[in-house]
Amino acid sequence: MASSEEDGTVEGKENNNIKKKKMKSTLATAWLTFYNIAMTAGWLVLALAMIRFYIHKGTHRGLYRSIARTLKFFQTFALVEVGHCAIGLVKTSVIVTGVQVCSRIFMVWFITNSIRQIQNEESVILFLVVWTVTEITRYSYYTFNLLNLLPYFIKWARYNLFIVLYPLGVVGELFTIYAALPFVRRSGMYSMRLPNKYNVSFDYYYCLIIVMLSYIPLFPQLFFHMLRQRRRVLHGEVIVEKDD
Ligand SMILES: CCCCCCCCCCCCC[C@@H](O)CC(=O)SCCNC(=O)CCNC(=O)[C@H](O)C(C)(C)COP(=O)(O)OP(=O)(O)OC[C@H]1O[C@@H](n2cnc3c(N)ncnc32)[C@H](O)[C@@H]1OP(=O)(O)O
Repeated sequence: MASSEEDGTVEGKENNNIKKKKMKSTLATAWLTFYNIAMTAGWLVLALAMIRFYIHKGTHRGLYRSIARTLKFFQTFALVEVGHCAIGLVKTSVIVTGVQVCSRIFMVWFITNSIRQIQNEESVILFLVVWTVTEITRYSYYTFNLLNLLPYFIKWARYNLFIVLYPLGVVGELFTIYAALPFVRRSGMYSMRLPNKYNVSFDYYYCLIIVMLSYIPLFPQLFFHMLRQRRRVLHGEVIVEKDD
């Protein structure tokens, strides 16, 4: 005798849909758990490498070079998170995540990695340390949360440390871009002057000034987003967020 699933009745179709949804959600949880564990491990490796470097060398000079590859890999891999939001795998705004991830990738590839002369600036170490503490906390929060094993201190750290770490990270990033300006102006890197065959002019120096200025409207949005998340998660407030 055919079961209700096979015979194409309404009840059968509903059962099939429920099974498919469960399968999708199991796959999504498995992927996210794997992704978060890999990212926690990556940032832990970075933290250990920085501590080891400092203990052995007793200086921050050369530290960026020593961790550059690992940093570039894990920070660039975070682009996957924008995809997670876009396909609805996590309940987060694509815009908020996009700005956060893209600004970091920009800092790594187009500032710190491209301009050797600034790699030993204290501000680079500042944002590296801040990012590392943030990401170890954030990814371990997501991992333990998915496994329903979340210790309170990780939840507390995820939704409190950012109050200090976010402004510190921004200070580190802005000072680094500021330190890069004279080298960019002198070298004319990533710039196009007229006349050229494309008839296009682009000045990376002014582009960096615009990027610095864009922190003024963008950073408060990210910070207040996190404050709202904090109220929701730690104090159970119901927050209605606008759609993207
Ligand atoms: C191209 C040139 C660009 C130039 C732009 C220049 C302007 C830039 C200005 C921006 C300044 C940025 C400065 C910044 O880089 C400095 C620093 O980062 S300093 C270090 C401190 N930083 C932080 O603390 C970061 C805090 N911010 C965030 O975490 C982010 O806003 C964001 C990554 C987007 C996270 O926000 P989100 O809304 O996702 O918060 P939640 O963590 O509460 O998550 C919401 C729900 O989604 C679930 N979720 C999300 N991701 C995952 C995942 N990977 N796995 C599993 N689950 C996930 C999460 O659990 C929540 O669900 P639930 O509520 O059910 O638990």
